[in-house]
Amino acid sequence: MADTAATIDLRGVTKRYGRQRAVDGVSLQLHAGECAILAGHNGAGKSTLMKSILGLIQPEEGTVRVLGELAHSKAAARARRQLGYLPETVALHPSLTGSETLDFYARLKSLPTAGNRALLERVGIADAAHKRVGGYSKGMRQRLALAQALLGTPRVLLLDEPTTGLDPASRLLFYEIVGELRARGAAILLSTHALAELEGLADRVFVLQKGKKIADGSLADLRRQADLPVRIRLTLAAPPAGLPTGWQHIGPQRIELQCANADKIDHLRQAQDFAGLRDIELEQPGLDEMYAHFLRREPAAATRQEQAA
Ligand SMILES: Nc1ncnc2c1ncn2[C@@H]1O[C@H](COP(=O)(O)OP(=O)(O)OP(=O)(O)O)[C@@H](O)[C@H]1O
Repeated sequence: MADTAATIDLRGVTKRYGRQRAVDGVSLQLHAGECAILAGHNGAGKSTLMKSILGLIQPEEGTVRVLGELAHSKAAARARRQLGYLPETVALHPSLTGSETLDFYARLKSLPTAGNRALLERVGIADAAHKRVGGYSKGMRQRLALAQALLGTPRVLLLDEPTTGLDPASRLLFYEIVGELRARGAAILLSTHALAELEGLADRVFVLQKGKKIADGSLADLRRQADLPVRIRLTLAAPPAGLPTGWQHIGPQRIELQCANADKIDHLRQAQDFAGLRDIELEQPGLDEMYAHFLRREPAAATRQEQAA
């Protein structure tokens, strides 16, 4: 059954290229106001999944609904107007100016062009609005491409590796804009390899491996599922004479303990008994570590299934 409340709703989607399953039986739901990361190695199926949401490719199996409509149906035409897409490779015409480019895309979407100047200002390229795109830097082209995706304040945003090759200032601006759209209620699906940067922005994470979804949840859910050790680090006034079991030196006055998440409160209490305690740091596993964990886990599970068969 379709989740009628979901803005993006995929059920059992499979897309094949020849014998290869680029997307393999994927179900996922994304709701208004949620920002989700789509993670996976090169060739995992991220772009194919996005193209199926856009209705650009039709899966052999399963259903894709966007804003309640089947993605490749005629009825989805109206829904598509409320959808912004930033492709992995941005092809902009070099002889058009930034302003002309944006006007062109606005007309394609049957949108007024009145707000385009403000949009160019928001992405920080208003000064170059009347310069030809052929003379833009990679970052400026990416900002213009983002402006194109933001036309008409979309309810669904699909961003395919949007920050690749951007400098830190452009990345920050980018994340700020994505945060604003999320706050306005857009559903955002963002494929990226820069996982650590998005920890503060992502409500959900989907991990794809060889076309299959191998993890799906909030950061807290994935942290619980992965159950990776947390690190407790202490800074002491002087090097300790001896260390209790499990603790190790990581500097002259710094020591570390790795422990299960469930035991951390007990260890934090004990840590307060160290003589000359100056500082306590608690480091939770990051998204990069969790991603690596889920990918490591899968081949093992596949081998077990093969052995059992
Ligand atoms: N048009 C196509 N024809 C044949 N095979 C394709 C086509 N598009 C994608 N594939 C294959 O499907 C698989 C998934 O590709 P896809 O581009 O979706 O991966 P991705 O996760 O987006 O990768 P990347 O991170 O490198 O962009 C790959 O093995 C790719 O070679």
